[in-house]
Amino acid sequence: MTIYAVRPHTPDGDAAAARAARPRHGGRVTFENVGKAFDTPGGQVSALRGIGFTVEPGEIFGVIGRSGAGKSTLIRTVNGLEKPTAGRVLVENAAGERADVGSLSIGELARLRRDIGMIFQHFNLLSSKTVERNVGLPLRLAGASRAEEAGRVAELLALVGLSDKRGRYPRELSGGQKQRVGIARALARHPAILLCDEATSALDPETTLSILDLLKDINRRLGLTVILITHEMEAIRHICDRVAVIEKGEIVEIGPVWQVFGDPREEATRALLKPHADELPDDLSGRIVPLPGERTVPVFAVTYTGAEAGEPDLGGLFGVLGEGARLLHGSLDRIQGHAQGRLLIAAPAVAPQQAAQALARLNTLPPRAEIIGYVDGAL
Ligand SMILES: Nc1ncnc2c1ncn2[C@@H]1O[C@H](COP(=O)(O)OP(=O)(O)OP(=O)(O)O)[C@@H](O)[C@H]1O
Repeated sequence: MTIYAVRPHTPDGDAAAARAARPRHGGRVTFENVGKAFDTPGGQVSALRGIGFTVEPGEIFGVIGRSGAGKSTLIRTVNGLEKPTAGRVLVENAAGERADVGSLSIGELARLRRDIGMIFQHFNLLSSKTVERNVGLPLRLAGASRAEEAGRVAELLALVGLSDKRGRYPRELSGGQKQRVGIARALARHPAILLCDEATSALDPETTLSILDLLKDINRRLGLTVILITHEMEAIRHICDRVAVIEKGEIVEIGPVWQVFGDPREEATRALLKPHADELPDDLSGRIVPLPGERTVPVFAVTYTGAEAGEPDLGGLFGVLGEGARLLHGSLDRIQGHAQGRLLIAAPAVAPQQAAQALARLNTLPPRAEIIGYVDGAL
């Protein structure tokens, strides 16, 4: 295995190396059977177990899980803030140099961290420094000249849309603006990987979207790999290519976002999705009864997981359900170009004794169908 190449450690050499190191593509991170146990006064706490997956160069990869699932511990193994107690984490930079993070010396770890930027939930800005001094800090620590620092800081502030705030202090900025400063600072040394630790959790929904859009834009423009940990489904849905669901220290589900969200296989994933699942409005759930009665009509729930080829075929659907079919409720969304959602349709033309047959026919169409109950046909 190649250990990180040692770059020249002269101020000018560093600055030149930083310029030259603009990644043509992002870094790769491979978790190989990673485990992490903490020794605590109350005994050992197993935070990670058997973690194995690879984040590919240029991907936006999300890790989602509830509080205490192991997200922070996992992301912190990438830049060596936590050391695995089992397995290894391999980081490959844009030049193809590979490092086993857990085995690096302090000097090698410092060099690895130039290739890995990180942003935090609470921004971690220096309150006594202006925006431009905060952003320039990593460059100053690397020995860049004042002129080099000023040039790069101007570039970065333009990138995150804060050129007019360069002389302000963190206390004069909104949460979203503070996170933009955090992003600019994280990008100062042209990292190949950007780690985002609950980066939008302290922000309101609108600001969250603008920060996520900025991360996506940066990923596209600079080609760097983004690893994002969060408990917010929306953050994953909005920008990630793939997602891993972590539960009690283990990855329980992993795949393209549209697939994991459109057809969750694991209870942990479903639980995280629940607040966003199609719950019935109260008036409708009050009208749906579990068994057929004299004047009831069946209610079909048709679920599009995104695995169906093409757009939902409503003609085929209503062809099976017959005349007078009524759309009671539903939503369809698109994730990564895949239509997903659920439609609830009352079908008065389907007699009770034909319901099973209609269901079987619906299930020959791509979406998944079930009868969820019955409503009064007179309504
Ligand atoms: N330094 C530590 N010492 C002891 N236990 C720890 C330490 N860091 C984390 N843990 C434990 O490891 C488990 C995973 O914690 P971690 O912070 O990685 O979870 P998380 O998914 O990031 O949670 P949250 O979303 O609440 O931040 C938890 O049980 C936690 O208490």
